[in-house]
Amino acid sequence: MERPTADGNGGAIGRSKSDQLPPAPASASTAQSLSRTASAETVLSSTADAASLSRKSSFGKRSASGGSGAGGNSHGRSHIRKSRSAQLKLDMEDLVSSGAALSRASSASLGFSFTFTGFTPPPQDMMSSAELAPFSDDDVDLEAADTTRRKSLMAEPTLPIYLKFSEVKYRVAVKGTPREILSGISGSASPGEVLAMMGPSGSGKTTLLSMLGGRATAADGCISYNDEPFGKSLKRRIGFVTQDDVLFTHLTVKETLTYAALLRLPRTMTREQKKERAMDIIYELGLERCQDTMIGGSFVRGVSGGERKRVCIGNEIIINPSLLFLDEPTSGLDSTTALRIVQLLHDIAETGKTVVTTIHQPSSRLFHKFDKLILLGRGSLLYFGKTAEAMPYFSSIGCNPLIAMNPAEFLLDLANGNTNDVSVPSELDDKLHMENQNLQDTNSKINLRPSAQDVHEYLVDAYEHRVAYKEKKKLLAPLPISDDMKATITSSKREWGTNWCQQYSILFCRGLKERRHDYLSWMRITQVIATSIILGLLWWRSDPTTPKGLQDQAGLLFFIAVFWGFFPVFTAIFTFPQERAMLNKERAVDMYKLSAYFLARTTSDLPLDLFLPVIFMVIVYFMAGLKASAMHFFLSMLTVFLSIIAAQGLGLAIGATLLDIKKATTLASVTVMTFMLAGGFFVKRVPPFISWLRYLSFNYHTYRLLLKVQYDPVPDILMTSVPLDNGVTEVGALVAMIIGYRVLAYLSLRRVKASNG
Ligand SMILES: Nc1ncnc2c1ncn2[C@@H]1O[C@H](COP(=O)(O)OP(=O)(O)OP(=O)(O)O)[C@@H](O)[C@H]1O
Repeated sequence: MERPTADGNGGAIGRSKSDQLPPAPASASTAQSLSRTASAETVLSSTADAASLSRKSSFGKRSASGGSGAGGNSHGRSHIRKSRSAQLKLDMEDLVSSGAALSRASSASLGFSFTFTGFTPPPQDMMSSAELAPFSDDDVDLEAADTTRRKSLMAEPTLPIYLKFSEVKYRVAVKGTPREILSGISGSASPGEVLAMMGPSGSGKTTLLSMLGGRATAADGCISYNDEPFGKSLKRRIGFVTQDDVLFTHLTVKETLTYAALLRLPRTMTREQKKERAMDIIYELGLERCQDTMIGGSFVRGVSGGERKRVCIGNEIIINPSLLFLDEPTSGLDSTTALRIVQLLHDIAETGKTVVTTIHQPSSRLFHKFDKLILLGRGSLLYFGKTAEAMPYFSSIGCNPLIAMNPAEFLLDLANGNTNDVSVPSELDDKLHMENQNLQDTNSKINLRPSAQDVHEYLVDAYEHRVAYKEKKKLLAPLPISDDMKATITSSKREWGTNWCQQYSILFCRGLKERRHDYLSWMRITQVIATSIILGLLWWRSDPTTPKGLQDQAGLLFFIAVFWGFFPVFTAIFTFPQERAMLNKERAVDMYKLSAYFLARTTSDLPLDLFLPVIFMVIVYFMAGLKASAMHFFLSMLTVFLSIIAAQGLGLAIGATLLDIKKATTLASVTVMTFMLAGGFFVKRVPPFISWLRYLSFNYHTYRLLLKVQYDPVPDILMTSVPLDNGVTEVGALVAMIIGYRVLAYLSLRRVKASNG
């Protein structure tokens, strides 16, 4: 069922373009077609109707019984999806030789249908029910109810991007010695395809994926997107799902995706449309049942691993990316969930996106779902080509499994140099015989299997001689695409989804939601209430009219200054080290400006940070019998607030500068202790060469202000050598710290490059 759009047009446009699926003449001008695609894509994505256009495919909403559950409508959509699948699967040879395939993919992604020959659609009718089942863990009833909500978002128009990489190398210096992590990797992926990268752990998959995704720079080689180098505008067309799930633990699934939509979707969409889009993604990925569940983490129970991975994917596909990169999206998932994730990638690719994923050890069912395969071993390319042709290729170079085994397992064994249960080619056999001959001469132990190094060298050599030259030739052929399309890629203009103020307000709300649990946790409230009651009892109705009572009260005021200096520093130092991965990930895709994030992050803490001191002060102030007047109470409260905000600034600056929790905690404890000792309570006559230290101490300024509020003039026995006038100097010093520490924190964050999401 089609949900009407705001103006009622979107659905009609969608139908006219997508449902009719008219065949196009094969002779249509490719260039024309491509430029039409590019311009149409720009126009469509920039209109409000774009969100509702082309929501036609039955992606993710296949019935377990092969389509009957969702009724005829579902069946019809399934049919369309299959035909679209057939259109979009691109053959690289076709593409390079004629350029027509890209044109077709781009047109198909806009909902036009062009005849595409030479491709057999995947045998979906023969899929198992597990494969066909949507993500929702139950039930047909639920699905039927949700059918109306489900949208084929991924079928929305997108700029088709053809990815080519040739002779990509990457080096790092390990203890001063250069080490080659990748040595000349070449390959390609076209719209409509899923390219899988396989290889043993440490073979360089993540490194290669990061370079292809524009998150690391290759030492050598060429990576192109529609034959153009990476441009800043591409950031908004690329989705990158990292290996580790970088999500806020206390946000719900719905909140996570809604904030992503609000920040990442273009300005041309209204707030309501963006929210609706987040809901569509939730339904599309079958997350509706857990939409109000917290993401969770190590200490908080939340959604399951598979659901969390789908949220990560949702976070990226929400922008309708042209290129989607995923680093081990199935790791740690059971085989059925893994299969569903891969099926999801397949569905995404079918709508004209280019999908590149690394994969660790796929089951054989999973393995056959990838269109293309890259096999890496020790940073070298062992195979690049169609997945279906991988086994015949290895057979052609003399490597065959000797027992029935999963092809992925077989290939990984080979890439590891393990030839147990694998027939060894004659070249390796001969080499082994020769080595054994030499060993016999020296009476050493005889090798029965070739060494891992020999196997690796043989496979690299075989690929270089038999396949690589052909593939490289194809990669060199230019793509017949329009200048418009190239210009979109090369544009260095950064595009922000929202303006600065909107970014600030969205991030502020997100910050409040994420941390409300921390601040309003009963543990913290109990901690503060218990401390304040103990203080109130110890200083119960203290009497400042006697010298001893005065000294005691001064001790209480100093403790208040220290307590509300320590607490905020040690809370704030965790802020940036903990959010570093998230900040890197979000800045890598230009989600917001650093200044908006910084200001939102620091101000969203304030309301919650100031809530607990109020409880504390109310209890302590009146139990301890401090000056009972509203003005004195509020001035004391204000002093404590200033101290908290200054101390927070110090914590933020230390955390942002070191970005390492251990180092930051060590430095903070030394600093806070120094400030406390220089605070003017323990030592009154400080040697002149170190006396300047007190001016840096917020405890010192807070303590003096609290004294000033309680006793004006301050009795001599409580005073240090520095006279206390009207308190403006102390307030000025605290305000300077509030601003200065924050500027330092901001500048420290700026120098951290946004990378490696
Ligand atoms: N900056 C770096 N400094 C030193 N070594 C590095 C660096 N980056 C990558 N490496 C090394 O390069 C190799 C490839 O790393 P990469 O993470 O790409 O492997 P992978 O195939 O993705 O492994 P896995 O499957 O375990 O995630 C590893 O041996 C890794 O230690």
